[in-house]
Amino acid sequence: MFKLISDLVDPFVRGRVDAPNSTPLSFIHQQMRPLRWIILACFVTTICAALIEVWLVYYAGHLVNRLVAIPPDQIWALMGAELVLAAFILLALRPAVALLNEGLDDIVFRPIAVSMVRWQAHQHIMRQSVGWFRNQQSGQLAQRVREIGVSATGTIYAVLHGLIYVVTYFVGSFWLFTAIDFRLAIPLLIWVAFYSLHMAYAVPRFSRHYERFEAAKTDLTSLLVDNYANIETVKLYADQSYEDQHALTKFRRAFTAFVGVQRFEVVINVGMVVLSNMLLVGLIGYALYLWHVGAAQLGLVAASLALATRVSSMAEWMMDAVASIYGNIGATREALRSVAQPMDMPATPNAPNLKFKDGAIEFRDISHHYGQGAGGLDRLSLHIEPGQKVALVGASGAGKSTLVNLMLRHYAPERGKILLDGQDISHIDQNSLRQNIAHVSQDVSLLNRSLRDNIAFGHSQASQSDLYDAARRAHAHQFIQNTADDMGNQGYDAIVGERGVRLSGGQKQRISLARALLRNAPILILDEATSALDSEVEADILDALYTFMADKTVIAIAHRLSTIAHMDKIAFIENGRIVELGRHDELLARNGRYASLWRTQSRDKLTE
Ligand SMILES: Nc1ncnc2c1ncn2[C@@H]1O[C@H](COP(=O)(O)OP(=O)(O)OP(=O)(O)O)[C@@H](O)[C@H]1O
Repeated sequence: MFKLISDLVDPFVRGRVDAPNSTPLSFIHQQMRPLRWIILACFVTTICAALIEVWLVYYAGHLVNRLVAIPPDQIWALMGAELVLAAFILLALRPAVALLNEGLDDIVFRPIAVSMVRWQAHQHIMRQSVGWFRNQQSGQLAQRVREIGVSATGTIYAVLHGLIYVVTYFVGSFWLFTAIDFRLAIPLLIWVAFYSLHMAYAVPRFSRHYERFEAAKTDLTSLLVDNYANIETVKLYADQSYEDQHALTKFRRAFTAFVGVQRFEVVINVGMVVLSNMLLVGLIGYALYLWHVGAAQLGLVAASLALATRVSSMAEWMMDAVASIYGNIGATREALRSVAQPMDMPATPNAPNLKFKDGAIEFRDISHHYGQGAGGLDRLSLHIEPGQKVALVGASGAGKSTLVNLMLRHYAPERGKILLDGQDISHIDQNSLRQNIAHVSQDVSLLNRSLRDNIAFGHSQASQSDLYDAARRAHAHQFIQNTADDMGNQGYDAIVGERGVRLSGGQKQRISLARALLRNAPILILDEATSALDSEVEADILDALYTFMADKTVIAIAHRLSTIAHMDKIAFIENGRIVELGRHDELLARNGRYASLWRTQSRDKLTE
């Protein structure tokens, strides 16, 4: 039955939420909307379960009163039907309601809600631009996406399973007390006042500590991920005592924050023990007094005894529930710092797909300083004819990769526009833009999947022969066949490890080239695409690339000028501007910055 209900909601619907709301309560409200009917069902079953509990206490008192009043041999005659009904409630109705309530909460609601919120958060984050990701810490992001599913769901769960249950129980008990003897409501009301004061003091403080604890945990995860991912640099360069000290600061912060949370849990719990005992003494003492002066029957003492015990444990439950609600809201607020960030480059609604014609690219008056007022590109214009091969050269930090990043829409230019076949790339669907571009960068990092999956990434329909052909042209087929991983996978099925650690830099670059060759997009961007290869392999691959490039528009970044000397156009970039533009021989004849760099590199080559 629960499976049937679970099947009603698919937690993994794509792109349902465009922009997550940024405050915890509105976020939770927005995210849980698809589950509102399940939440309502949980709400109803929780109230039923609580009412049965109240009835049970009432019935205990009622039973004692009746047993005192009737002779033992008359019990079946006078109370038989009533006792059978009570047994039915205890043996059938109460377990059935409990099953429904627990099942809906724990089998249906929680697993769906946790997965759904995480999935939506992941979907939103994955739509952020590469530029946005470059300003984030991946460990922190992963922790927040994981955490927000648990905390948002935990808030609702605590409301449903704790608060609603206990409030119903309180209200039911209060009504029962006043129905039996309104005077019994007096100690209960005094107790509720103390209880509220205790909650008002402890719970907001607990929430603040919890938020601090979550932030410290996220910070610690981020440090660990950063260290483990960069273990080589850490091992080679780290000053061990400084690194230990740095890590220790984060561990200490997490520890202190944890102690803060625990301290308030102790304050809450001990406060509750005191309050519970006050309730027991106040309520039972008062009932005993009423019985002693002949103002109440024995049943009232029995009922108040049962009720006081139950109410005090419910009160602890309520405190836990409220603390859990506040704690989860704090954790949700913490996670929302990443998860609810607005899209830094929102897609134009219903943006049309790129209508590719012949691959003309125009950078029109582009400036981009990464929001820092300087660096990057400065009012750069460049026109690339269809099918033209253009090289970008210049010193490190001149702005070459920035130009490529803007072309790939990793960032939106701060000024100017980029036109592809006359269409402003900021107004077209970003996927359709990227599908027309193959990009090979100097900094290749592969996904932790098989070699086959890495080459065919984004091209899963590619045939085996196309895949092998691309790998051969990238000079990768040979070494792939000799590759194996620890799990016993061989060749194209071997898993490359995180970021491709099981491969050499040159091998990774060849896989990246094979991926670009397989994609066979009409625009090719090569950012130091052969920098990790030895000269022999590089020469062979360049031959293959030149043939491949024949009908494509190409932008190539290179430091070694010999690899781009034959290009149609060479742009020499300095301080974010093109200072020289022309063919290799034209630039040599001009005897400027390019010619000087060429002479330096030729000299270096001769002295090698
Ligand atoms: N994400 C970023 N945030 C801030 N500044 C950046 C960012 N990326 C690059 N820059 C700055 O922009 C300038 C141009 O960098 P870019 O990477 O485009 O240079 P490049 O010419 O490609 O250098 P290289 O040849 O070393 O790859 C540099 O001053 C760099 O510090």
